[in-house]
Amino acid sequence: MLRWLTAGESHGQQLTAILEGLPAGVEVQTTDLDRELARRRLGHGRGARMSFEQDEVTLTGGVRHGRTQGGPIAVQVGNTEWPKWSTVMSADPVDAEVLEGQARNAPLTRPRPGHADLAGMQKYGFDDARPVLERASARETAARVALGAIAQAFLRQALGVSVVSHVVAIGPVTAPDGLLPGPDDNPSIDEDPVRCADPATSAAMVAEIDDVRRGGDTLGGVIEVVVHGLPPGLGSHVHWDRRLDSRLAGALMGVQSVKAVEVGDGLETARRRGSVAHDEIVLADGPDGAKRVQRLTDRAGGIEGGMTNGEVLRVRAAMKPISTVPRALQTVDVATQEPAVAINQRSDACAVPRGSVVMEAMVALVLADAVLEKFGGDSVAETRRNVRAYLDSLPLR
Ligand SMILES: Cc1cc2nc3c(=O)[nH]c(=O)nc-3n(C[C@H](O)[C@H](O)[C@H](O)COP(=O)(O)O)c2cc1C
Ligand SMILES: C=C(O[C@@H]1CC(C(=O)O)=C[C@@H](OP(=O)(O)O)[C@H]1O)C(=O)O
Repeated sequence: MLRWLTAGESHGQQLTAILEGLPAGVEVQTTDLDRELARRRLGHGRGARMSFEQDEVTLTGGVRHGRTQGGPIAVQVGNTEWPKWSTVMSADPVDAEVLEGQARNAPLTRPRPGHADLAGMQKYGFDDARPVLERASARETAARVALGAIAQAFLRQALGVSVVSHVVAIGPVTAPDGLLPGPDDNPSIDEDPVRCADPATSAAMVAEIDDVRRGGDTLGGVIEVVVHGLPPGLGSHVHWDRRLDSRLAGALMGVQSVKAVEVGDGLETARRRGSVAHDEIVLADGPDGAKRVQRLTDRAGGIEGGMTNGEVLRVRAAMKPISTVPRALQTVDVATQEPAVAINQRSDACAVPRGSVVMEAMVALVLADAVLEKFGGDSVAETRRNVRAYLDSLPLR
């Protein structure tokens, strides 16, 4: 079983993440985490904070000389903005006079519709949204991406699996159907300002973001994560919480702002007739001349009965528009109990391109867990042997 946790606040000193249960021998270095974290900062529509703040990654446990040791892996993602926030976010008590002199400490009493502010204040008994937004903020996704980079290294080294993603919609601008990034396409997709695999759609997405930003508004969109190289049989049909589709949906819905998840053709499949909704199974000649099974299509997105079926896995996550809307929305000031406009400080206009890197991380963590559940292994070499033995034992593979 792979377990993981994150801790830390948006303007806190650092984020902390722990990944427990990964085998020994996975090759991973700080630069692998740096690379993924840098990808999470890119994209047209990102806010000012993404350009001036840096993620300072330190692997503080579980990795020695570039290889995992089998123990819990600990990661710190330091926040370079911390010196400006060290008083306001201090863990230890601070004198009232010192705090009063800090503009950043002024209570935030105008909760944003769409953010966690109001429900969080009510639930936890705060009269200031600060303690809620500090943890609700998607800053926390930096910690997930750091762990996702380690999970991706394991998947690549144990099974040759590659996790890629692309943006398929921003607001009303939608990419044509049928785009399917290959296993090595992430670097070229990263070159695109909105991580869209279709240049014409990308240009329209950029124009839409610019238009929305000029109007003081924000945008959401849809991301597709594509995974190549998975064996059949990850997850299970036997119980709801062992289904891989259920676990992927939970993980993606667990990312701030995600409002819907689709597996394969998802909603479109529900509108089709059965004869054109499923993926017919045929016999084909394998590279060694032996017969093997093959699907004519991949409408299911690589999952049937809650298990991988050996085809390319495709899952989509829909992000709602950013809730800090510059053309601020109506709210109530909880201090004065008067109508007001919501907090509308700096913010991303559209976080979908960088959100795609977060979705990859979540998918990688779920898949790494499912791989370890099926194949086990205290070292990555053992996992690899177990995978090979299973694949060799499959009829028609
Ligand atoms: C990568 C990423 C970046 C985000 N950036 C912002 C932002 O700059 N401003 C903002 O108000 N919300 C931002 N959000 C969205 C909020 O975190 C989200 O609206 C909030 O957590 C409430 O969403 P929920 O109802 O799905 O939990 C971002 C989300 C993600 C995934
Ligand atoms: C800091 C990050 O994202 C933040 C996520 C976020 C939110 O409300 O979710 C709001 C913004 O922060 P601030 O309100 O301080 O400008 C984003 O910059 C990050 O992704 O590293």
